[in-house]
Amino acid sequence: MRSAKDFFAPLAVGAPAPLREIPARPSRAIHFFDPGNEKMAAKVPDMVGTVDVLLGNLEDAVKAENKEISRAGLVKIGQSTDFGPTQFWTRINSLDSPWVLDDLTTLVPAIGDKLDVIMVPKVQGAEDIHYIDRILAQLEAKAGISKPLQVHAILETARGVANIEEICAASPRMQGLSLGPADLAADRRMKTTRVGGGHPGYLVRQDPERGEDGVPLYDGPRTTYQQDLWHYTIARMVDACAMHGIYPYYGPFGDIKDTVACEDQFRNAFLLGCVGAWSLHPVQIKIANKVFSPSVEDVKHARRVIAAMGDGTGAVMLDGKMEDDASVKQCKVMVALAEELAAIDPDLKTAYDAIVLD
Ligand SMILES: CC(=O)SCCNC(=O)CCNC(=O)[C@H](O)C(C)(C)COP(=O)(O)OP(=O)(O)OC[C@H]1O[C@@H](n2cnc3c(N)ncnc32)[C@H](O)[C@@H]1OP(=O)(O)O
Ligand SMILES: CC(=O)C(=O)O
Ligand SMILES: [Mg+2]
Repeated sequence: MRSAKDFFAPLAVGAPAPLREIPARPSRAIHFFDPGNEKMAAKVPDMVGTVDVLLGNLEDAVKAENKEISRAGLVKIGQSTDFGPTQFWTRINSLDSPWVLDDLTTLVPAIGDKLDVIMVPKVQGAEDIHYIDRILAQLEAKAGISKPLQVHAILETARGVANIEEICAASPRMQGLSLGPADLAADRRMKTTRVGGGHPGYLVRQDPERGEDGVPLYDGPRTTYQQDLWHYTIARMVDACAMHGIYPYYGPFGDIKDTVACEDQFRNAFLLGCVGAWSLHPVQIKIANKVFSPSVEDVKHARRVIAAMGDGTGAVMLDGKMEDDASVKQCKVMVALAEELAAIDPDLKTAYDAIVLD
């Protein structure tokens, strides 16, 4: 077991000092691209500033025969792109794959000073994070990197979900967690073949009409309500991340053409406490930017409650509702996010600045 104080010391001589806090940088959309796909790669420089995170993906969705091309493409993009306000992340191959060691030993010396976060797939427990923590420290020391790379874990096995708190606590590099609904569904033997999203078979049904004897009458129509297959896992992620000062993200939504359901799924995640979601296609960036930014109405309401509450204690009535010390804290969460996003998004700044309190 490590002492809490060990977390303040680098894991290799010459490696940068570990972070004490994970910076809250906007990351409404983590946009995935294959750096070995020439058409996608060519679009990356123009996407800088339009999306909070650009992620060069080396794992699943990159064919085995293209792994080296994608890795080399990522190095080229990293070296030649000025990322400005946009974060630059990568998803490396899984720790049991034949590619991951070359991913790490190539990327850290070549573009370790440009990368913000390394996303690690299929994390099973703290031992996986300890492995990455140590090897990153060694590679950072060797390459003379001055800023520690952060680590993001994808939850995509039952064991990973069961070990969620230990994973979050395993290293000061831990930046956040994403849901990996496709691999997680397979690992749990869930019977959905979708990449994220709901399922029409996972539902609750309105009660039946009943006869005078109390026996259900089965001939009337009964409304059904589709439920969220991922609610439990997302809720666990939110609690584990909040406990450890790191950030939860919804993962991918594979039905690219169903932009309405994508927006709904992202909004559920936003309401539950996630800070962002993955974008697999340019069309999903706009959805995530919209959903993970507080609406003007919400910001206005939050500012009104904060103004009405004065020093933040006691209870007041506003629009027929009780507000008190706890609800003002909720409102401060909303306003803090709005301010953080306004600092990097001029359209949001204009919209929030135009709010007039009644
Ligand atoms: C379960 C998981 O692990 S999820 C994470 C792994 N999966 C991924 O990373 C998938 C990333 N996305 C993709 O590969 C693609 O978007 C696909 C395969 C889903 C769809 O690709 P296409 O059929 O080419 O989509 P479409 O025809 O709508 O593309 C329109 C344009 O956007 C480009 N484009 C598509 N996706 C992306 C992207 N992620 N980034 C940048 N550009 C993209 C296309 O190259 C195309 O460019 P063009 O107009 O110059 O021809
Ligand atoms: C996101 C991912 O990798 C998965 O759903 O499997
Ligand atoms: Mg996966």
